[in-house]
Amino acid sequence: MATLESNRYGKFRVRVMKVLRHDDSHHDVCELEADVLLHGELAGSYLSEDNSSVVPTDTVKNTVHVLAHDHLETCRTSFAKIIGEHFLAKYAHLAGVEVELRERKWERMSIEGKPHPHAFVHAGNGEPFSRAAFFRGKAPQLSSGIRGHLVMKSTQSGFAGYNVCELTTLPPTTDRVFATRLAAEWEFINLTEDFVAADMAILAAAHEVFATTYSPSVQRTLYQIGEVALERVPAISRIELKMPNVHFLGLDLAKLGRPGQSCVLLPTDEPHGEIEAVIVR
Ligand SMILES: O=c1[nH]c(=O)c2[nH]c(=O)[nH]c2[nH]1
Repeated sequence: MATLESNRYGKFRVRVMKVLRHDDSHHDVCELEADVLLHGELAGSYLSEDNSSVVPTDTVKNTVHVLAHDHLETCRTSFAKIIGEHFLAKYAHLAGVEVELRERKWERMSIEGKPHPHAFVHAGNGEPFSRAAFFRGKAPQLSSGIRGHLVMKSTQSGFAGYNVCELTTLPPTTDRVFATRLAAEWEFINLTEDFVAADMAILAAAHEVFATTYSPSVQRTLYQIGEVALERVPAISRIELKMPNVHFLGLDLAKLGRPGQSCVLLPTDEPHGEIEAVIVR
């Protein structure tokens, strides 16, 4: 016999662009893509023909558009919180809502050294996102982060002293290229924080640790980034970091008359090392 173990539903990839017109030519913009999932006493729609509790996913999409019109400014995380609070307040039969907002980040163009009032360039290094989970009777969860943020340094990284067995071929090194496609998510304990400032401080901390600290392993650098982020931003309680080791392989050009060379490397996509950890206070 089949049993409905769990269920949720909603609308994914709801896109919206808000132009905040301070005057005719001075604007701010915020472009988002939203996933919204609803939880509650919705088994009827799966187990029978009873759709009476189902808020149509089309209504979910319209809600995102209307809330964007009424409330969206430039802070993605505040908007995730607004969406979460709205669904619980409006629909008493819903038990919870999960929201993910992904941002296409537009930065002002710099023209003759001055920020342009209404021309923007895509800040394309990674996809910033925010997530909210609001469930009745539980503390709200609010987080933000970034995926696919590509950083690289050409020295001040090594890897040595690891476990060696008959299958080990990796030579130890104290000088290698270190590149990673950083994915990070940090959870706010203070839900009235200046989320944008917190995001900037955490990314700046990650860059600073990465650039200025010798890395004996991706693992160590990952932990140090988490440690400094928690130290600098009291409003977060937890940070999850994923740092794939995007390898640049040494190339043997001896047969081409360049023995022992170390400046031309082979960029690779796969396979890659995958280093992940969660760091809490
Ligand atoms: O920083 C590293 N951590 C590892 O776990 C590892 N494994 C590996 O082959 N190279 C590296 N580098």
